[in-house]
Amino acid sequence: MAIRTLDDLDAADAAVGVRVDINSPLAEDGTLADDARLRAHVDTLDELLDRGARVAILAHQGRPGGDEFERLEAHADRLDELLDNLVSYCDATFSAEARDAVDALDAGTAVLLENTRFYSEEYMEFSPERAAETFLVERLSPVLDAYVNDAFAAAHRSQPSLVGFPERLESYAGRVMETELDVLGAIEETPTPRTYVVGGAKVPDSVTVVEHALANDLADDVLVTGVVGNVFLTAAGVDVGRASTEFIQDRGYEAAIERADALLYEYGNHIHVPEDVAVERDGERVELGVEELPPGRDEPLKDVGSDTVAAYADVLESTGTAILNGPAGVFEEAAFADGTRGVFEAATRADYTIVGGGDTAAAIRQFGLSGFEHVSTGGGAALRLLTGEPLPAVEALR
Ligand SMILES: Nc1ncnc2c1ncn2[C@@H]1O[C@H](COP(=O)(O)OP(=O)(O)O)[C@@H](O)[C@H]1O
Ligand SMILES: O=C(OP(=O)(O)O)[C@H](O)COP(=O)(O)O
Repeated sequence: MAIRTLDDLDAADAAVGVRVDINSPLAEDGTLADDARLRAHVDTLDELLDRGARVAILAHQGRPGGDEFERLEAHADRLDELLDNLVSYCDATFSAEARDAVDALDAGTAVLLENTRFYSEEYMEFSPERAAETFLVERLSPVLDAYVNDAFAAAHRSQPSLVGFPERLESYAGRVMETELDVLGAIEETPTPRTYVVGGAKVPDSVTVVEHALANDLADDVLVTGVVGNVFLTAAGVDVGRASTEFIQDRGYEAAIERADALLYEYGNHIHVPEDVAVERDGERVELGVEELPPGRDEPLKDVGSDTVAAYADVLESTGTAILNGPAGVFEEAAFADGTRGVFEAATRADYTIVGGGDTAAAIRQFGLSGFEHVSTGGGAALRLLTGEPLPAVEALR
């Protein structure tokens, strides 16, 4: 069934629950270190408010027990600054205080309710039917007329605030959700040839993306970088050295080496592996050709080398669509940022470039790169969509 959008919603004076994903990196003092995810939702929220809705915003921040598990007051303040309309903060999620705050909203104003994950059921995964019976959904639904899900970046979770409300309320996709699904869900309609640039550290997911892209003729070329690149090098018989091998083993990625091996066997001429790498030697960047590997015992491979960047840039130069996921190296350290900067910069030269992944987007902002047609708000959710798997929160909207 087609998903309804804000175009189908009669917003005037309706109490609308809007699930957003404003989960953000925080500074030491608990303030927002980056507001990109908040800015992404401005269009959805302002549109609803301009149309006279009374908006209850639902969101999570961090994970229970984690460093970034925080209240949403700073998020409310920032949203209030970013939006043309008024946003207040409520120190409750679904209690009488929260319900009263929603009831008291004037048309064209919003309240951000407290972190949904302060409440234990929200950090569990449920079927939509079961999620509809959780306290959050049961208590909040009666004060709402409609539900909008704009939280694409959390759409791979089947938590109550993401899948439960559509069982009880008329439900719609927000503008972020709509755009993300339009772009990432329609890769096969983008210009060819298509090049997937797959790096970063979520190796099993990334190998699934490569499998899906090649098996379904979505990718003409695959360029591997980052830890994913190290796994493909290992599969190709290159000894990446003790430090990088242990890194792969410690994370339980050995099975991914076998899958990479099978992919190289079946689609070898479509998969490009690094020609050279940068290792850390005595705290410095040293570039080595793969024929010079293994490096010393304690020298991890932390980036791709300059020859690899040049070779990958050649492929990207004549590409119709580039799909980027995952940095090419440990870009957080200045000495190992060159590969990521070089490969990402080259990707902007493709006719059409799509980017997914939280760290990938952070790297783009860090380098001040522009020229990407679509930068996804999602990490895990974008990966899931790129592997062709359904997203529970999207299925719930159907
Ligand atoms: N060669 C490498 N060795 C260790 N870590 C790496 C390497 N290359 C990239 N990384 C790390 O991968 C992380 C990002 O990967 P990932 O989470 O998969 O990206 P995204 O959030 O964009 O999906 C970064 O923290 C980066 O330091
Ligand atoms: O940041 C998020 O996803 P991401 O790390 O895949 O970008 C979402 O807010 C989901 O958070 P979660 O991975 O704690 O469920």
